[in-house]
Amino acid sequence: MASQVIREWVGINNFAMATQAKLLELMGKLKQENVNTLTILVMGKGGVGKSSTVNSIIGERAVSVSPFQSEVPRPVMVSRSRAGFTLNIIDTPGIIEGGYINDQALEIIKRFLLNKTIDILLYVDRLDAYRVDNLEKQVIKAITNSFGKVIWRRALVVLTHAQFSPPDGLPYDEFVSRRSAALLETVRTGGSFIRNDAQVLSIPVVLVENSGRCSKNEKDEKVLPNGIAWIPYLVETITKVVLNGSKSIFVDKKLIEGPNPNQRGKMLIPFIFVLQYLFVVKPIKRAIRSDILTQSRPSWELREMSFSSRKY
Ligand SMILES: Nc1nc2c(ncn2[C@@H]2O[C@H](COP(=O)(O)OP(=O)(O)OP(=O)(O)O)[C@@H](O)[C@H]2O)c(=O)[nH]1
Repeated sequence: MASQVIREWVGINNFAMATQAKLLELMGKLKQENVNTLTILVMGKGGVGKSSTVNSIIGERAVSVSPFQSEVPRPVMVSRSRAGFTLNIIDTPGIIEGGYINDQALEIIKRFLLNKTIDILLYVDRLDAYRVDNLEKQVIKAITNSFGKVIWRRALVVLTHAQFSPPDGLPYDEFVSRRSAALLETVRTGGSFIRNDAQVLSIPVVLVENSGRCSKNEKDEKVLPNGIAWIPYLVETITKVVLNGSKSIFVDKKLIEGPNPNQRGKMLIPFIFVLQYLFVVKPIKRAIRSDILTQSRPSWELREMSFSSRKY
């Protein structure tokens, strides 16, 4: 992270005054808890609005946005600093290609993250989708396999395109809760969590509208159809997750390469030998000995034994 260029966070000045004040207050809260740097990892399928969300949080066009899937599958880290607080946001390319996980893209992301600490994962998807597809399941599984289940303790589900009118007159809040529940269910299954795991149910779902046509309130803040000023709300939710007592994820070699199969269970080998001797070998020996002592011999064998003893 040392080679990363950290620029002054001037984009914050582009927000409405009320949003700026709230963001500065949240940064102050984090600093009070000795959190002076925050590194946010942004992941999700291609074209769901990851880069746009990064730009919305930073308040400037820091990463490029395109309606087409980005050609170069490389992550980018944007760093901004303000009032002694540093915000790093890592934008990643979509990791699906041709209907499957692009292992090479995933590998590049993992290498990029090596020796970095992830404080927050923003798992991005679109609100205006009607069902969870197989691609979402694959991405969630790939994230869990790469960084471990613990990553979801530091995660937020972010749903873009939130200025949207649900079909068939369905109330907005109901559509949002159905979509959120479906996605959290996918996190539960994709992350192999047990049923109704409280950890999954407590993953916050935050709505985002990146479009320049997003409605505004009287304070000039960007608001969602439910009236929530989403930028301060998103940052407030991030702050709560950071301060929820769970640990950030340090990406070391072991984490991204997985456990060494040659080392797995090596320590248990002597114990297995001892247990095998005590509970298998010894009882079998004992059984054979007692069998020999208690067995009734046939009369011809007894005759033969007495004959041979007389002989000598
Ligand atoms: N209306 C609307 N459009 C959005 C929103 N977020 C992103 N878009 C548009 O969706 C398209 C894709 O956005 P990106 O931010 O490039 O998506 P991405 O997930 O970073 O895409 P990749 O980097 O290719 O994986 C662009 O045309 C954006 O303008 C949103 O919240 N509302």
